[in-house]
Amino acid sequence: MADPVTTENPTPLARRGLMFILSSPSGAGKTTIARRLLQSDAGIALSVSATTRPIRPGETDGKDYHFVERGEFDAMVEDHAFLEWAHVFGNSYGTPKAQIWAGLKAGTDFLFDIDWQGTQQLSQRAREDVVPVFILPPSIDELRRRLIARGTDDKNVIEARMERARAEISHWSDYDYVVVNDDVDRCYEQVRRILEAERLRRERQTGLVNFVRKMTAPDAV
Ligand SMILES: Nc1ncnc2c1ncn2[C@@H]1O[C@H](COP(=O)(O)OP(=O)(O)OP(=O)(O)O)[C@@H](O)[C@H]1O
Ligand SMILES: Nc1nc2c(ncn2[C@@H]2O[C@H](COP(=O)(O)O)[C@@H](O)[C@H]2O)c(=O)[nH]1
Repeated sequence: MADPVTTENPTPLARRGLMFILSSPSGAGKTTIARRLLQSDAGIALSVSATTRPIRPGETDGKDYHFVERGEFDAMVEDHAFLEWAHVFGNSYGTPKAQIWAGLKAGTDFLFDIDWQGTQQLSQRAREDVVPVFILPPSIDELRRRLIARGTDDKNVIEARMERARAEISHWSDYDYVVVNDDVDRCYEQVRRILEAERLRRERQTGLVNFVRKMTAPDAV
């Protein structure tokens, strides 16, 4: 099990990793927040999903997503290669199983940018490892403005994402944490603090038993 030594954690204890999930209606900002977390925190790795959707400008295959053909995706479903998968906006998305279980055991935290369907599936499989966070936009008008300003989707796709937004938002109460992304710096800071606190949960700190046992042993003083 990993013993991550950081300046914030000078007494490292073995810990089980967690599955940190960010969900939101499309355009609320979860990818923006996820990228910041990944840049600033070496202890968390992105769970790279497979998808049948076409690659967007600025995205890298294997880094943002594994972009696969329909046939390959369906074969992975048949082979039970996904921890969860779902249809979103006419495309399929799934979390490959490979490495996640071993990574968690070794103390790696994983960041998931997935929708409410995937969150439900992961929660059913491993509730104790899952930290579900929902990001809300400050308003529906601002959500539309962000999707337009992002400039990655045509008008029809934006309308489809807006139509789906209300359904996605209706799942906010399935999540342990809900953050409004009005100001991106504040939202990022709130999400970072959630991660920090969840890492300290007693049941995740598998090294505590030995740590306390050693500290309180009769011959320890
Ligand atoms: N607090 C904010 N204020 C203004 N613009 C923001 C804020 N947060 C994110 N954005 C911008 O809004 C757009 C949508 O953000 P982002 O792509 O992160 O959303 P998303 O929730 O990941 O969407 P999708 O589910 O479609 O991937 C981006 O252009 C991003 O720069
Ligand atoms: N259930 C899953 N949902 C996923 C996964 N990867 C991404 N997503 C969600 O799809 C939409 C659209 O994403 P986009 O990148 O095409 O804009 C968004 O809500 C993502 O969170 C996954 O593996 N499983």
